Amino acid sequence: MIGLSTAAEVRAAEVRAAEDVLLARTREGALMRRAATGLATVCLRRLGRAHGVRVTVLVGGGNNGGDALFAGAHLAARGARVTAVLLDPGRAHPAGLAALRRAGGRVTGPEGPDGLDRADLVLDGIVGIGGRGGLRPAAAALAERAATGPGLTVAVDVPSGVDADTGAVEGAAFPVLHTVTFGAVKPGLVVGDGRGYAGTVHLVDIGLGPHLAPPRAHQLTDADVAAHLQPPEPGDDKYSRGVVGVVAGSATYPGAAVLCTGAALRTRAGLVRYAGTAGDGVRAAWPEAIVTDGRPADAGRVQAWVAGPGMGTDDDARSVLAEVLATDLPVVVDADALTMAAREPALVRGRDAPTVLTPHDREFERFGVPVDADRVGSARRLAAELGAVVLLKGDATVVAAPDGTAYVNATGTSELATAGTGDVLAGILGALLATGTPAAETAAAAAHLHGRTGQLAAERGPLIAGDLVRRLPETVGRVREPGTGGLRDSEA
Ligand SMILES: NC(=O)C1=CN([C@@H]2O[C@H](COP(=O)(O)OP(=O)(O)OC[C@H]3O[C@@H](n4cnc5c(N)ncnc54)[C@H](OP(=O)(O)O)[C@@H]3O)[C@@H](O)[C@H]2O)[C@@H](O)CC1
Ligand SMILES: [K+]
Repeated sequence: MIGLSTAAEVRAAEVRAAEDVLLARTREGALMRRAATGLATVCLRRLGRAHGVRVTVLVGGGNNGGDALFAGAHLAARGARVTAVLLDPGRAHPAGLAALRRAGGRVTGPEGPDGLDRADLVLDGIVGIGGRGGLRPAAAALAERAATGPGLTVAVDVPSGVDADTGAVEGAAFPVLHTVTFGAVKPGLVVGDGRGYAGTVHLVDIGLGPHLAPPRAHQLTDADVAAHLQPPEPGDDKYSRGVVGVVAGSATYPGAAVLCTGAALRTRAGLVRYAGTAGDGVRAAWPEAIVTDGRPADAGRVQAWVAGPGMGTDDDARSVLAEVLATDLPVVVDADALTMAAREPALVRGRDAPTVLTPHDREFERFGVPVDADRVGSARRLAAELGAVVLLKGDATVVAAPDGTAYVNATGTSELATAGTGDVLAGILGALLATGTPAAETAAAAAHLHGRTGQLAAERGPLIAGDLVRRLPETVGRVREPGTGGLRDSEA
């Protein structure tokens, strides 16, 4: 599991680590030197060589600029032709500046010859976790030229102009191909608009680990999700594997029920029971499912329910949803069930068993809580308000629990923005919840698996929701063996 730490958490750890470093009688500034060495190493790996490479380093007036100057010095010492552009010449990090000059780097002001039009590499050391708001005009102009220029763009710690805690971008920011971040991955690199600005995220260990407070937000890896997808063991029966019940679809529109039931079946080969008016369609598509045309209570014993996809919002649908929510079982509330729950939040609020709501932005806002640029914060607010787990769909899907624990998904792909993929996610989630694992992490695992399946299906071209169902078993197999399957965790 990758911890996502806020700027304040990182700063507190930096203070404690610096005290440690001093006690150990190592040099002052050791953290910055570790950061700069890690940064230069990532750049060298990307470039493949240093000698003769043209590097422009954009340097702000804080420690982020200091990191960039020390990294520039490393590269210059290996033969790179480095130009440092000081945005705030009077406040550039003195030791970093001296190191760069000693290594043979050139230094100029914001108006000077910056070499951006011919650079092989541009380091963005304008501003890091100390930044506020969008970039100021001089910085914004340089960032725009760098982003459209020929050089490989690498952000130091955080892409300048991106809020490290939330991913919000309020004005101009610097979109880069790579971000080399120090000590801990910041949430703003993996969620909201910031995710699109950060490119590939590389984490450099500067020794903050033992000093960091336990993070409140996380990102799952394939290995974490594999724990939710264990193969059956001798002695397992259908109930120990988890039985899921589905209420979805309608006689006229059975598609959502077929996709949701299929996804549940394909995620875990336990048992899926379906109750509702799309029974004929479900029987025809999935003879393995146990189908009743009656009410949820007629379906037989289950360990979790999925309610909503394509079920409608009329009085019958409302009474079916109320019946499911009145059980003491985990329930996934999706699609039409979200519309009904937003009208009547008491249906969800009073529950003791876990409830997972799976809204996209418009469905979310029907609950009267806006989705703002801080998507994790927004999901936390609705989760606390309803006492339910909220899975807010997006490029990076966010899961929040009522106690504030949150997860940001790393496997999202824009190929998933097509009809029916939400029905598939609901089925995956129901199948995993039926095993009784904690709801928030389970919801994050479902989002991860859904995204991985999308990535796999998209390798063959544009995908439709049915492709996800077909590729699920193969994805489960690959996630169980992350070292051999050819699907990599993000570099973070
Ligand atoms: N602490 C440690 O031990 C370690 C810290 N490390 C590194 O330090 C970084 C944090 O450094 P930091 O605290 O000095 O702040 P930083 O991100 O450089 O920003 C301040 C500067 O930005 C400016 N500025 C602000 N907003 C702006 C805007 N919108 N547009 C333009 N400019 C703006 C602001 O100007 P001012 O507001 O003061 O006029 C000031 O000049 C961290 O991200 C990591 O890289 C690592 O070396 C590991 C060890
Ligand atoms: K930066």
